[in-house]
Amino acid sequence: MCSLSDSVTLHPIPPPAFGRGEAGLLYSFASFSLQRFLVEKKTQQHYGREIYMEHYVAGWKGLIKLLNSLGSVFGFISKDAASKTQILMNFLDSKNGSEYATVQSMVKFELDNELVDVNKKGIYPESGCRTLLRLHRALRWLELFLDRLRTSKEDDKTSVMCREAYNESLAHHHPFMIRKAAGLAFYSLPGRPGFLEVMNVGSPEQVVAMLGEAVPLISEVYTITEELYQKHNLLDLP
Ligand SMILES: CCCCCCCCCCCCC/C=C/[C@@H](O)[C@H](COP(=O)(O)O)NC(=O)CCCCCCCCCCCCCCC
Repeated sequence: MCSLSDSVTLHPIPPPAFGRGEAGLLYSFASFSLQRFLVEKKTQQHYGREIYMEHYVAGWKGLIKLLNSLGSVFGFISKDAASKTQILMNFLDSKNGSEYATVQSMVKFELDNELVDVNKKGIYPESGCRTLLRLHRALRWLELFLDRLRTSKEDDKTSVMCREAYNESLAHHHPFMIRKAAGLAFYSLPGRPGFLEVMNVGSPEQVVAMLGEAVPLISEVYTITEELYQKHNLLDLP
């Protein structure tokens, strides 16, 4: 898998194996963006993996689109995710854009230049590190939810899968009111057959096959970010 040259190489991107739909989550996130998430870079000693910001953001955009197609009851969630995605896009488009090419380069740049409020909110309430941390926590929810969906049976409830995944992940970081609002929104999720249809990937079997590829990729992106943030003590940024 690793390139023998010293240059940064992307994983080859296979043609999409699954149907793609308006909602496009899985096309965008798995077949497209996630495949490109992982950039391999050969160093003298070891192979390190970097997460390419442009594709991280593209993945979130696909998810937000899908979330919007589930109805206005999810509007408060998609608005928050969209505004955080926009903050990262603005950094990418700024004069320091090249420093934000990967999650790793962003962390180094912002820490070296003291652009992160580390202990309490101060002059950088919307740093890249802090903003990405919120999406990173949501990625764990996604991983847990999609894995449940992948292994679910026909009459399992998506609202239950969603709630369990949320309680195991994001809920730990949300105050009571947000947890309450999120919990209410989950009731509006379509049942499993309807949900698989909204995903617009193909037959239920095709969705399951696609999830079998997507979940490990999401998990890998999550783990790489988690270890990076842990190493720099960034997991509790205010
Ligand atoms: C499929 C149903 C989707 C349910 C989504 C489950 C996650 C529930 C998250 C509830 C977030 C509520 C909105 C507000 C959050 C903020 O307070 C909070 C803290 O931000 P702050 O520190 O700047 O104040 N923000 C966050 O934690 C970031 C939340 C980002 C949530 C993104 C969720 C995107 C979900 C996309 C689902 C697409 C369906 C995929 C299935 C194939």
